[in-house]
Amino acid sequence: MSPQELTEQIFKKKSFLCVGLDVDIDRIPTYLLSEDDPIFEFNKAIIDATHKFCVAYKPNIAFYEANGVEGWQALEKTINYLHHQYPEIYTIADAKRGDIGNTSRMYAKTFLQDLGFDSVTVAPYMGKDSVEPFLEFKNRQAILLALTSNEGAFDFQTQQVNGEELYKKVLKTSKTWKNSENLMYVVGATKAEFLKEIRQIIPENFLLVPGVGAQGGKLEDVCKYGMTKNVGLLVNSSRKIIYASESSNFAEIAGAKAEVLQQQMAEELSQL
Ligand SMILES: O=c1ccn([C@@H]2O[C@H](COP(=O)(O)O)[C@@H](O)[C@H]2O)c(=O)[nH]1
Repeated sequence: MSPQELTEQIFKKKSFLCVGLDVDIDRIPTYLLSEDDPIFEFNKAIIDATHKFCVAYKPNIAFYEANGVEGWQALEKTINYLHHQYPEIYTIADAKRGDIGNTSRMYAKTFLQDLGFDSVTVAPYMGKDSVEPFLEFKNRQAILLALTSNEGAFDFQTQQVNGEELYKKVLKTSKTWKNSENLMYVVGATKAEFLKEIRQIIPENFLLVPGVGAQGGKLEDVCKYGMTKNVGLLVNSSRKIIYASESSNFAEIAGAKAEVLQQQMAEELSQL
């Protein structure tokens, strides 16, 4: 999907919500464990209940890999279900990959071609030749970690390197890479006060913003400093939505949680 098409979906649904599918087998309702594929059944129920209120889903690949072959099969079934039932939805493989060029090429093939995700998260630490293989696909994006939501972001990302914070160097340097129009960036909602300066460097690019909800980030602050005239935001919430209830109506409750966020987003969009 192109950024323009994603923007159209955002205005149509009055939402820039991304629902995170971080499915921990120990946290899903126990009655699902007797199903052939509990992870997929959980995802299917969550997707059916929340799709009206969001424009994107973000399976975090760690939660699938942790279940071996069965986890990977659940991931494949989930992305195929989204492609067939809800083709208008934007999909993000939160895999945080990046390696020497020929290895990155394999990661890019797996997520952007074979599984057909719209985008994949990528770590910038290994530089240009580790990221460019992800940028070669038409209407697919690499979402580069810029300023992450965790406390450890202050260990390296905000440290000064030759008079400038490292995350700013990541933003500026990545703009010079081949096919950089296919870049989006991760900025944590817990770092909303940094968004003003980030927008001076990348005024147009989409930002994936995790950290609203369970990590304490505030939607209002993200919008105040990070929203552009074309919105330019995908705000993710995972645990607060998908684990809102452990009862048999977990999906309905997840839908209600997603709707609350969607309503707040509609309010923010009305002020554009
Ligand atoms: O800086 C980052 C980058 C990625 N994440 C991921 O987003 C979700 C957040 O989940 P919540 O339950 O809404 O806190 C999760 O998959 C993280 O791995 C992030 O939080 N921060």
